[in-house]
Amino acid sequence: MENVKVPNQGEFLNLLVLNLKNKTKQFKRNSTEEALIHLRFVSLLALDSNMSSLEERLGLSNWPNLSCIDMLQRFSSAACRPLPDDIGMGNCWIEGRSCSSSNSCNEDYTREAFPLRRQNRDGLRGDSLKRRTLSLGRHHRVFGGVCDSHVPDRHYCSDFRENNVRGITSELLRGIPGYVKIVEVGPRDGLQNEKNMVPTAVKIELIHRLVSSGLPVVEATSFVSPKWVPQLADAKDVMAGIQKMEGARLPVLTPNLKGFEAAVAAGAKEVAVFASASESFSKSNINCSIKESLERFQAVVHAARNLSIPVRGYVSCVVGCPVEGSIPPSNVAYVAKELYDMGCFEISLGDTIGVGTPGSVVPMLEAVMAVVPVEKLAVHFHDTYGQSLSNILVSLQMGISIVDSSVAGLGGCPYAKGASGNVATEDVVYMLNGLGVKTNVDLGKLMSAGEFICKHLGRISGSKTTIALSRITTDASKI
Ligand SMILES: CC(C)(COP(=O)([O-])OP(=O)([O-])OC[C@H]1O[C@@H](n2cnc3c(N)ncnc32)[C@H](O)[C@@H]1OP(=O)([O-])[O-])[C@@H](O)C(=O)NCCC(=O)NCCSC(=O)C[C@@](C)(O)CC(=O)[O-]
Repeated sequence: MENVKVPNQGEFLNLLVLNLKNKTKQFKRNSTEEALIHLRFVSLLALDSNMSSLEERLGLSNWPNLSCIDMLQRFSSAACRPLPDDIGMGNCWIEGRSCSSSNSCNEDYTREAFPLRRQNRDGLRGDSLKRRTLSLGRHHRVFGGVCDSHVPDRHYCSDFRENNVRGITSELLRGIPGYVKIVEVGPRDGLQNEKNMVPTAVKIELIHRLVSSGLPVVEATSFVSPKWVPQLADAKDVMAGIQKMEGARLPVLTPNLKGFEAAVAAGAKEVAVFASASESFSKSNINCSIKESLERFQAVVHAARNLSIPVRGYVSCVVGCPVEGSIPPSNVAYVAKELYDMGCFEISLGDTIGVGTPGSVVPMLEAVMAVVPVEKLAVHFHDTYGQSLSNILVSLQMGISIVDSSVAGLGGCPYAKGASGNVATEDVVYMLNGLGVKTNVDLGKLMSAGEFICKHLGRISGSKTTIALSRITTDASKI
């Protein structure tokens, strides 16, 4: 459509109707509903703007693209609701977080404590496309076509790309690293939460298969109290079975000096300590306060340094705690910095109960990145609300290059009620492959490791990729 000047309101309305008719013809399904949505969109844009060019003003060349972006954002027509300040034509908004939920939505932390983030968002204001594509939730209002649940006419997408979004791909993918180190936690985080004891030989075989798939780090087991975590009471035997394995680092969890000494005696060459950003979770998980835990870890790090053993540090409950609800990013930053300063070579940030969304993960990462170098940070998401991949994606966009995950989505913490498994490693590898990010992991071999453990546990894989690819005959490693 050509650019047209709008001389008066009557002509403007005529043009709206004309445009509506044209668009209605294009809709293949549900034309009345979509036409009404379109009319709302067009009208709102027109009223909202004081530009004289109708083409620009109404975004007539743009709005089918909005449908493309809508597909990306996965809005549904159910997201259309009238607002109290609706001017009579209806608005739509992205369903954001409810501030009553346990994930972080505290204005104090997300707005005031992190001006950088606000600045970033404000910086996007002049560019509606960027705003729409990058916006991270919180009742963020958008107009009209976003409610379309399908794309009426795909050819507009390419028009749009040519005219208006040149460079958006590189902009969105700019921060994403070329290589991501995946830390496989299935044999430890995955199996610690199993009701039934998994035989030691099965654990060893699982670790062997995971290492063979190319994973650079496979967390093998924990040297914790067998009274607390009986599932991993065979840590010493697991270590004996993996001593000759090469090609991957095989760290173990050690909550205190006793655990560290046992791990070293069993042949561990790398360990991890695990703190929490939530006082309540620290007490329920390791039976001590955050302060006491840091003192214990200091002793572990000191002993490890004498033996040149690298120590990884975990921070649990980085966005939400099963007891305390949302966790302030500043608490996470504090614990992460303490661990880093005491000598942990890497800090893994765990959304233990999987309540985070990009809206809470981004401010948390921003706070931690202010005190710990980004290249030293890993993210560790549980997939309770299905948010892990989106959380990983924003983490990558922020420069994180280490991702924890669990084969077949096994996992959960026995002391975090309601927590589900970690994000499935297969799904992470599939997404990273799609982004052109190197992992050196063979997806086919990884899936077969997942199938092996799932068969043993008598359940289907928690990996969507595995389920999808098992339906087709394509060689998964080529995807
Ligand atoms: C930390 C403790 C040991 C304190 O447990 P405690 O009961 O407070 O310890 P204690 O010092 O009072 O000792 C009590 C008994 O435990 C023994 N003990 C003491 N330490 C050890 C040890 N290392 N290994 C074996 N035994 C140990 C100790 O010798 C003594 O034995 P007793 O004299 O009664 O026979 C206990 O609370 C514990 O084992 N907790 C483990 C909890 C756990 O493993 N949670 C899951 C891992 S964390 C997680 O999943 C989160 C993460 C990392 O994945 C990231 C995320 O998702 O957020």
